[in-house]
Amino acid sequence: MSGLRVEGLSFSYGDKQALDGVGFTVDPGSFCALLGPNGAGKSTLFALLTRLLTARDGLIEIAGHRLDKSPRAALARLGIVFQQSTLDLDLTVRQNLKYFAALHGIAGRDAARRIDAALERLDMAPRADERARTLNGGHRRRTEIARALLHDPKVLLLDEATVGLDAAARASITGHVHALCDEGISVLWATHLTDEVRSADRLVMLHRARVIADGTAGDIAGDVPLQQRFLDMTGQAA
Ligand SMILES: Nc1ncnc2c1ncn2[C@@H]1O[C@H](COP(=O)(O)OP(=O)(O)OP(=O)(O)O)[C@@H](O)[C@H]1O
Repeated sequence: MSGLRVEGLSFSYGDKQALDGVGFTVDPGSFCALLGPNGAGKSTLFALLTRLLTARDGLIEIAGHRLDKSPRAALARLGIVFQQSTLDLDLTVRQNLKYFAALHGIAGRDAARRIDAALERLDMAPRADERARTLNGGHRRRTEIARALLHDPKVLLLDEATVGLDAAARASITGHVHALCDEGISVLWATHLTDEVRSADRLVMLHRARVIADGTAGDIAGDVPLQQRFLDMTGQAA
């Protein structure tokens, strides 16, 4: 059973085809970078995976549940970190997580236990009682990732999760996210930054609505840096 399976997915905004027969799988416990230049179709793909949009053609399966046939079961196994922060800055870290847990019907001791465990996983336990407003960008992101884990998702989507962060914060977040994969979570990490992709990572490259490469980042890059290969393949080379 795959973590995430996408098959033959197409979507158009009127005449504009945003996705054209996109397919890939992310195995349980593996990290997959989704790399594409602006306009490649990443946001559209995420909107389809989270059911903000519905595709007429194609299949999405999350932890074995088809999104069209069993949306509740599929979405219950999906965690999401959106590009724009959605923390309440006036609440503490713990309160932000508690609120989200309540939205999922998780309360009381169960919520407290899950919140402690999620904060622990992201090394955010010492900041549990700080207001989100006082946190730096990296810690805010780690809070959002911890929050996305509360309902025990099998698949985690992160949309440009490190935008605006410095190199140290970015490295810390990519490290934490890889550790989540080691614990069995499947991760789809959308980015347009090649330096966030490790050579051993699985890489799906999206360009002009289609998958143009799917494999190990090191294999796709070959004998040139990934950035160079990406620019060559997307026709953006100087
Ligand atoms: N609401 C819309 N109406 C018409 N065209 C759209 C709409 N949203 C996106 N598009 C077009 O669909 C294509 C894919 O857009 P999408 O936002 O999914 O790409 P992206 O890879 O997420 O890019 P970015 O990183 O810039 O957000 C682009 O050509 C975009 O102009």
